Amino acid sequence: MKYVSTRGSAPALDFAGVTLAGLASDGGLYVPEEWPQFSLDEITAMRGLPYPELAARVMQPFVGDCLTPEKLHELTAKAYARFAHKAVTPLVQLTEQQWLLELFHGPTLAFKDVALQLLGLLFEEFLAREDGTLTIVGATSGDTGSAAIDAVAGLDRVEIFMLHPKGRVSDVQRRQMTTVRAPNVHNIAIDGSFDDAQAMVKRIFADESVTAKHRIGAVNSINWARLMAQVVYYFAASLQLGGPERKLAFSVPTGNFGDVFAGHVAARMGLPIEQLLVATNINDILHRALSSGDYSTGTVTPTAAPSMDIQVSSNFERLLFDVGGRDGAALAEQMRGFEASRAMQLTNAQREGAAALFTSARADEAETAQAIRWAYESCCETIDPHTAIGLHAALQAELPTDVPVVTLATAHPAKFPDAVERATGMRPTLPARVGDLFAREEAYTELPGTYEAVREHILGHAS
Ligand SMILES: Cc1ncc(COP(=O)(O)O)c(C=O)c1O
Ligand SMILES: N[C@@H](CCOP(=O)(O)O)C(=O)O
Repeated sequence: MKYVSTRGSAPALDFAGVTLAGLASDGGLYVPEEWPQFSLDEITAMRGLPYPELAARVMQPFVGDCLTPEKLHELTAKAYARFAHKAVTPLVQLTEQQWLLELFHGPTLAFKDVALQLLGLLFEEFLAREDGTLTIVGATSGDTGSAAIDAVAGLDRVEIFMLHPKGRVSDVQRRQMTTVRAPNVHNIAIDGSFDDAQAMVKRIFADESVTAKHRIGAVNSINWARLMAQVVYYFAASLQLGGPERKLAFSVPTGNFGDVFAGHVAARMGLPIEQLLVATNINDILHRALSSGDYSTGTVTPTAAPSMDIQVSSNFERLLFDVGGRDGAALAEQMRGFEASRAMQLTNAQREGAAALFTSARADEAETAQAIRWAYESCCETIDPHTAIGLHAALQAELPTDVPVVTLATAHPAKFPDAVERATGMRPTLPARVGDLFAREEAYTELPGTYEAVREHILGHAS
């Protein structure tokens, strides 16, 4: 399996290469040269497999000969052994048609663990082969940071610098990052938004004053391996609800477009999917892009779902490439225009290609709270604000009544106790597996929101 850049001019790489590279050298994102296909019989044969085995089966075509099937299975078994639920990503039924896919049973209570527990192991495996090291620079609106730090803390060959927007993540999210004491973990709080942090990360990859000294790697969903691991739970949900004979719809709370792009990949691989609902909060660039073709950024407004307070949505580029004709040179030009003006119009091909599978909805703060309340009062389920945005979209969707609608429950409600308490009057408690989070001491560096400050800090502290 070879991977090509969405901007057309970076070298094609194999799976180990893209895992360690993170971002392509031309600023694009890596995607498989072509989508591997499963027949309906092959998908049916996956029914009943334990999650780690299903994961190895679904991911093997992407991995190619970089890992043997036995080795890949060994890694998935290790990655998912730390999940608190045997099913890893269990389904919960809300109504006859509505379901939740709980993705928060990993060590840091959000869906990011599903991919990052595996990514940490992949880094170890591939770096050991070449006796190399990796300096990871990441940006987080709360969940990627904690999951990535958990996955790589203490590893010998990896060092991580994680940028979060100061004051814009929940206390639980911040503490899950800043209370981890390991010599290879560096937390940085910057003045600014997640988008500012993400832009700095992408700039680091292109900065020779950094890359000449350190091999930079990514844990954000710009890294292909993140998305690959997220494809698996679309298969897991479908197989439990009558797939592949029966089509499902998925409602996905969306920020950086990684999770929902993984659903698109599952569909490209042959999983029958009726619709992917892109659910946004009031930072609704994706809703505007999908409903009117207008991909233009506004300022990021803080909401009760801080992990989705994102305007520049990295993985949307992968969709535009895939549905817009896979023309790297044309997309590079389109993206250059967007980076200069912070606005672009989707082409007709991009709009029509996206409309074949995607639809979108937006929830404001009152609608988010209302969905939390509805789940609590009508279904006895406590959900977090991100999941609530997905559920709001799922409940609005116009779909045939025999199509199950699965909302991805992306975070544990106790990560956002204030929002849940405001909506329900009940304060969710943290599961025992996070331990004495509020008793541990925090450590992080505060920096102004300038690229130069961040670069100097990394150069001064990277070993
Ligand atoms: C809890 C939660 N839900 C949803 C999202 C959105 O996912 P994506 O960025 O893959 O669209 C994020 C972060 O990205 C998140 O942390
Ligand atoms: N919501 C994310 C933002 C980063 O997105 P990623 O999926 O690209 O890592 C977070 O919680 O950090």
